[in-house]
Amino acid sequence: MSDEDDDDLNFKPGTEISSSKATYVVSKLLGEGGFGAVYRVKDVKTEKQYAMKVERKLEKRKHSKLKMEIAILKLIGNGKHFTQIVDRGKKDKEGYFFLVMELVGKSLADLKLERDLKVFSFTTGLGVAQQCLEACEALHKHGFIHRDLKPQNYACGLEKQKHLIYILDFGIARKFLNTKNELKTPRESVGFKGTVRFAPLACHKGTEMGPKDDCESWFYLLLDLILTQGLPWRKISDKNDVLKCKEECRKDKREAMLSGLPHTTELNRILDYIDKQQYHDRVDYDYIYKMLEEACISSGGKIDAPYDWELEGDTK
Ligand SMILES: Nc1ncnc2c1ncn2[C@@H]1O[C@H](COP(=O)(O)OP(=O)(O)OP(=O)(O)O)[C@@H](O)[C@H]1O
Repeated sequence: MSDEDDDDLNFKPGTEISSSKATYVVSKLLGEGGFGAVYRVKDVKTEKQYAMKVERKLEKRKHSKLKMEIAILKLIGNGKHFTQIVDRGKKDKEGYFFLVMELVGKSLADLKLERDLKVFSFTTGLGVAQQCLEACEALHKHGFIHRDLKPQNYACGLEKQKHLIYILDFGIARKFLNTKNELKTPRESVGFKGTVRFAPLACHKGTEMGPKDDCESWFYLLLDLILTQGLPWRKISDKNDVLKCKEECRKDKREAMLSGLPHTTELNRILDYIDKQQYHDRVDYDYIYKMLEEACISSGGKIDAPYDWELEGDTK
């Protein structure tokens, strides 16, 4: 939370928050981010459980992450990989905004940690990654790029939705299309945004990011889900050194990066394809889905097979 520490709203279990629609009682803190926190809450009347995201209202803050989140969820409506908005509001006296949304299950980062080798099986990794890219494609279709794709920002659904992957956290998403649905003119220089480990090369270099850059982060996410040795730059903290390592992984370190995987032909093709894309290009998502399916088949699996956590029967 760094300099935002003093923004901590710190709702204790039992705290009641009322809107014009309903009263919610906090059951548990689900996670804390740079701008606020997410709680599991219960509608006092219906007893239904939801997730509530809260953000401190600050004059000094130029961009509200929660406002961006609400704008995107409203725009996408009932998209398959997106949580539904249940309620939202502003508490002027207490000085915070809140968003009540559909409750989902564990994040991919948490699900991965529960595995013996801390990674998913090859088939689950590819299947999950396909859904992660579908979510990203839907966002791109609506003119936004996410800019912070990582396993923490995706989660599986609860109960009957265990096989469905949801995309979370649009706090630093950016519109890349203008009001006429044309690509915005790229800015000359852009500040670093997002998470170093999953950042695309363009982000390291301070150049404008487009849909293909989300795809590059998505590719790192895919590798992070399946590589037992992890991403080659996982232990490097200096941004420039991470950039150097990511570039070396296009050349000499490429084979070592993918070592241990049962099948790499299609994954190499996907990376080659993403690396060839320019800011202005339209991504051929279907090509990537096809490659993922072929990689699964080549390794003797099926992309829509039950996921590791479905077989183990735990998502709560
Ligand atoms: N709808 C939801 N249902 C269940 N858990 C959720 C939901 N939304 C978010 N979470 C959980 O809450 C935690 C924080 O969520 P999120 O990343 O959206 O918040 P954030 O404050 O924007 O975080 P950061 O600033 O670190 O990106 C995550 O662990 C996530 O799994």
